[in-house]
Amino acid sequence: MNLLQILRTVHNRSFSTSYTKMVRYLGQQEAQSIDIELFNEYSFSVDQLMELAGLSCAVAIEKCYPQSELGNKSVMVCVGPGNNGGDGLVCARHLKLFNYKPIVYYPKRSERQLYNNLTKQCTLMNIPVIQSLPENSTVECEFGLIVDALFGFSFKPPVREEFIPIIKLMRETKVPIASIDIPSGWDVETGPPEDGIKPDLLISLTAPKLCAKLYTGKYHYLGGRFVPPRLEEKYNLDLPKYPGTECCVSIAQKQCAAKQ
Ligand SMILES: NC(=O)C1=CN([C@@H]2O[C@H](COP(=O)(O)OP(=O)(O)OC[C@H]3O[C@@H](n4cnc5c(N)ncnc54)[C@H](O)[C@@H]3O)[C@@H](O)[C@H]2O)[C@@H](O)CC1
Ligand SMILES: [K+]
Repeated sequence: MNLLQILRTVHNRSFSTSYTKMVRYLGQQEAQSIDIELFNEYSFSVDQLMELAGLSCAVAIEKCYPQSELGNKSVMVCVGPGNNGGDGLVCARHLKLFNYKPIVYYPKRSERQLYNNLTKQCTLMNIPVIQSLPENSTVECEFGLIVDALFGFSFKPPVREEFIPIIKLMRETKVPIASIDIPSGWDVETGPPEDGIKPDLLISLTAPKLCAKLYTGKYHYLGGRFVPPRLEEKYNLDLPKYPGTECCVSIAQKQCAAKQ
């Protein structure tokens, strides 16, 4: 770890001390219930929430891996078939606006209009969208960060055949990984399989899920600042106070004591 990284880690920890309460971890069913309630009861649309979620991921990434530190290296954004993948497409677009060089790896494209739109927006912003997986050696050479947007809270293990190569690559690479909501391949509640990926940054959305208790990476952020107070109260989320107008907040592992 270089001096800059040490300072950033210390900063993140002290920052979270001032702003973090006891966050509650959600089980899979509960995360899905909150999701449904946001859409049905509060009438949010998927793309509204996805935009805020993806933006908060890009901002958290910028805090932990500033573009200047990646130099000429690109960011590989791995996009899955569901809404977690949608967050990844939005994140890629915002990273580009933040002057990163994102490349989207999107092996199984959805035909839904929302995803076509998000993909088109990336393409029109000169973000390459590729379907075949680069070699591990190419990834090590060309990428300074991998964004894992393959699976979120609806994932059911084990990983299906077609995604095994990308999970294997993420497990073996030395390139740091930023996972959106759930480290892909982890059980949402019980956490990593024996050979699970080990992200350096986890950006939990809405509220951390139970698997995050077993997360031991460098940085843990909470994003998705869209939860209406009445919903927060109903589910006793005890969300940390987001500082000022920030769309994400650092949460320290030890302060996320389970309160179920
Ligand atoms: N209200 C919320 O909480 C919000 C959630 N959002 C995102 O939405 C995510 C949840 O999205 P979804 O419910 O669409 O689901 P996911 O994106 O978690 O995954 C569903 C997709 O993964 C596939 N899949 C599941 N298990 C698999 C396996 N073992 N192997 C291979 N493929 C598998 C499914 O077939 C489906 O296509 C969250 O984690 C978060 O990232 C955000 O977009 C916005 C707001
Ligand atoms: K993920």
